[in-house]
Amino acid sequence: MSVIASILIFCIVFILWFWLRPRSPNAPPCYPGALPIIGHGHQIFGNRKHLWKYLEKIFQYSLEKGGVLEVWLATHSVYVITDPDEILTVANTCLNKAYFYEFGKEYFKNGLITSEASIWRNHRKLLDVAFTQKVLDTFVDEMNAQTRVLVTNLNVLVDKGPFDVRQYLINYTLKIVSRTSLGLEAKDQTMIDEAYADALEDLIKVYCERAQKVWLHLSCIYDRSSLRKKQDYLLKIMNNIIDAVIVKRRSDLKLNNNESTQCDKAKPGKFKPALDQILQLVDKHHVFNDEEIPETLDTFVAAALEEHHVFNDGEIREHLDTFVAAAYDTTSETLIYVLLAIGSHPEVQEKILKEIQEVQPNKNEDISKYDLLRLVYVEAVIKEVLRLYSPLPGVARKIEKDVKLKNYTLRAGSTCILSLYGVAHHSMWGPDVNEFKPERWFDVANFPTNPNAFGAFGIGRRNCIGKQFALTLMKLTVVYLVRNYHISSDISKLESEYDIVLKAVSGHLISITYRE
Ligand code: HEM
Repeated sequence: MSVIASILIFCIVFILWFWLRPRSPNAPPCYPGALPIIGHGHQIFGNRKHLWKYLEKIFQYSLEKGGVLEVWLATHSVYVITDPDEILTVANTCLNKAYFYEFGKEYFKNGLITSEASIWRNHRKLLDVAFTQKVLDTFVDEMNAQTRVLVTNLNVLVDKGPFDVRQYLINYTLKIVSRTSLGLEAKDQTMIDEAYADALEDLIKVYCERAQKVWLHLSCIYDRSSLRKKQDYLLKIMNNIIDAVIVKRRSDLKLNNNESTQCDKAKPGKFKPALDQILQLVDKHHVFNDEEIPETLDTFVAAALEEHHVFNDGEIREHLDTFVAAAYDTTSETLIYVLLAIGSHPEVQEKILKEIQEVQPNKNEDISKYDLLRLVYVEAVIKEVLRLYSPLPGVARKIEKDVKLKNYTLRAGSTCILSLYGVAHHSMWGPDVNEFKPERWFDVANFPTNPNAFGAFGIGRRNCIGKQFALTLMKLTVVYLVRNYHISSDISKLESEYDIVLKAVSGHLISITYRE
């Protein structure tokens, strides 16, 4: 009895000390409403719509308070930063991700999103070479082909009134990403479209639910929960699919004497999927070992050999899983916001059409890599959507050593949310910050001078590796959809929910009719 009483007294004294101790003069302002023991934990309960509304409020409050704010998850301190310069400082000094990325580590392991900084540095250098403009240019024909398929699929919905466009865009982006990453052939695609995509979507929901239920952050409780059982079941489905793809691709490459079937240099327009590049890298390393690297080797392979590192099978899967997961949801959700925005702004749609007709007057022609460079208004529209609707509104880092900012010090052992939404809604964008105005991207006199003003793809060294891939794909999609259809929508009815990626709940508010 006396032991229990002592523990109780100790807890009460600790809590009183914790809540009554004077705050450091270098601590940033605290968000209102914290309670003893649980901090702000009670405020995040609710569905994912509530979660987004709550995050939006915190980001706004941080903006009002000058760009740095503190909230408490129980006794754990979480800083919320909306100032672009302070974000850059944290992003480049704290390269390790926040503890809740660990939730996704069972699946993505050392893929770029979840890897420790020490592993990330080498792998990122190696993989960057697979995302150069030169490599991306080889994907443009495949993207054109798949975008034509999207238009064919959407034709049945013409004149049928508002429909939910999400599944069409998910299948479309997933197909392009898995073709260019995994080299999947059409006949194998259905397992990705159906089993993998469904499992991945459910898995992300599992991670969100765990993030929201603070007690499930403790592994000892989570490991005994039904959510953990669900996670294991989904991981098994997804691992089996990707492992089978790698085994098949490796044997196809061997049969073709190590020449990628998607890539035949004599035939323009063919491409080499990332998986083939990585498998060949492993194979060529085996052949050449550490001897001098022949000049004819691909840059990707050569870069890896110079680094004296090749990926093992596990790492290959982790990187591919990460590419697919990081790419399809972000890109398809951004496209939904693009359609909602241009569907609600017919004048913007007309300007897009005019630009397309100037760049490529023949409606039946493919869009080339040169055309893409000239589609500057289309790019401004996409960037404005990324700014205003921030599909990835925040990323988070672990503060391992005290970090000095301009006015505050972030304490070691805490977590920091870098609010990309906050940067996009910062007053540097001007009094019309909350308006959809693609023209602002050409208004040199009033455009923010801060180099990190546009942070939708992340700020600092650990930014998005797929930025150009995503922009290319989204530009092509907008061209094909606008040259074929009048798109209408009503963005005033927009509601969003937070699933790590921000999702438009009203994905069904799009209608299309044919253009003359
Ligand atoms: C509109 C589409 C996209 C948006 C808004 C977006 C946004 C972002 C952001 C904000 C980050 C930083 C995440 C963090 O620090 O936790 C990131 C990282 C990443 N993204 Fe994207 N992304 C998009 C598309 C893509 C695509 C198409 C790919 C792959 C083909 C991709 C692959 C990745 C990877 C691998 C990382 C981790 C990079 C690293 O840590 O080195 N993303 N993305």
